[in-house]
Amino acid sequence: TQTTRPQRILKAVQKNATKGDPDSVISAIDHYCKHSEWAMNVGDEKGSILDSVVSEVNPSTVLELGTYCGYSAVRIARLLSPGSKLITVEFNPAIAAIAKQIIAYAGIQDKVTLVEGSSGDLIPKMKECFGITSFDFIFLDHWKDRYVPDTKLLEECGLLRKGTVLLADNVICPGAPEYLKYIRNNRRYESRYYPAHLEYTKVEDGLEKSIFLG
Ligand SMILES: O=C(NCc1cccc(CNc2ccc3[nH]ncc3c2)c1)c1cc(-c2ccc(F)cc2)cc(O)c1O
Ligand SMILES: [Mg+2]
Repeated sequence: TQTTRPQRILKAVQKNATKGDPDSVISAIDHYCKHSEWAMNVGDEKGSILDSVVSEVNPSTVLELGTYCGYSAVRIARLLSPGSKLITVEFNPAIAAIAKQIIAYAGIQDKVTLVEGSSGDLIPKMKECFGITSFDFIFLDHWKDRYVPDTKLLEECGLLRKGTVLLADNVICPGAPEYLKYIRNNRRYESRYYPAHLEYTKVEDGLEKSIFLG
């Protein structure tokens, strides 16, 4: 019977990475997606920009919307200080099951809580379910038409504080034009664009970093 792409990515990790070594998991996924089959991980070029923003913010509480295979969850969690937490939201149960295994293989499962469901349902429950008062860092990488409604929802739920950093993937490809319009024309945010390329390709893409000003 046919395997899925996430299952094939997990197999590549189990074959080529070292258990408990997050950097080897990241390299194994990037190698597989460069040489065997493309997949929608943030990738190594945009991933390095993600690393630099996470290191600069050094967040205690992180929200990721869109786990996929867990590649960016591993990238983020490996940089977090002890006691810091990443909550990552995945809608698709089959993908979540794979991501859980990849996160565990990397050995950073103690820093990561993977929650199955949709952002719209889960964001209003963050405070009561996880005792979160606000997020220090948010990585948006789920359905691109959810970036605006979910940013508004995060504001309404009081989950942003002065200085919260939002980083959005794919603002050029596949694109999130409404998000760019919303966030760049909103005086409650200070935004900056980081040009890069769509993972594993030469196609133009980039990340939009926005600081909530309160
Ligand atoms: O679309 C994308 N990613 C989002 C996505 C997509 C599918 C399924 C899910 C299921 N996960 C999910 C859904 C809804 C959710 N709500 N809350 C959590 C949550 C989680 C998520 C994407 C596409 C491309 C791309 C494709 C093709 C191409 F030619 C160029 C570029 C590149 C990327 O880097 C991308 O990130
Ligand atoms: Mg993406």
